[in-house]
Amino acid sequence: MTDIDQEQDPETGEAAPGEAGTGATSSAGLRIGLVAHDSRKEALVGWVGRWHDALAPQEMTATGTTGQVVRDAYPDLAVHRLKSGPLGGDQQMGALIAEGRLDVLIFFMDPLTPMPHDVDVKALLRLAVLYDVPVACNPATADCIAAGFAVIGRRQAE
Ligand SMILES: O=C(CO)COP(=O)(O)O
Repeated sequence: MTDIDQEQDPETGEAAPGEAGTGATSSAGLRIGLVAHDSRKEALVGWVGRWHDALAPQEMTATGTTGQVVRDAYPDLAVHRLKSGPLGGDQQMGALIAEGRLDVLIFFMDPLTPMPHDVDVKALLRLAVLYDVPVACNPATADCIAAGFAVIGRRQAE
C-alpha cells in the first residue's frame, strides 16, 4: 500500500468515514474518469475506441463535453457526465478522487493552449498525484494504463 491511499485521511492517516470497502476489486468495475481538452477530444475518442471492450464493464465518469463526445461516438458505453470542465467539472472530478471514488484518471490535456480554468486543471492533477491515482495525460500512457486494468484492480483490492 502507499503512504496515502484512497481510504485514508491524508492528514490523519485514518480511514475515511464511509469509504472503506468501496474500492474496486477486479479489472471490471474500475471507476474511470475521462477528461479531454477540445483539441484532444478526438484523441480520447480514438483511445476509447481502441479499448472499447476493456472499458465496457467499467464505470466511466467524464466532464460534460468530453462525456457527450464519447457518448455520441459510442452510444453503447455508459458514461456519467459531470459539469463541463471550465464550469466546475474538473473540480467535481477532483472531489471524486478526494473521496476515494475514482480508480483511474485519463486526462488528455492540451499542452499548447492557455486555459481560463488552468488552476482547476492543476488542482485535479495534484489530487491524482496526492491520492496515487493512476493518471494518463496522453494516449501512450493511457494505453499502458488500459493494458494494466487488471493490475490496478488487484492493487485496489489490497
Ligand atoms: O476543460 C476540460 C478539462 O479541463 C474538459 O471539459 P469538457 O469535457 O467539458 O470540455
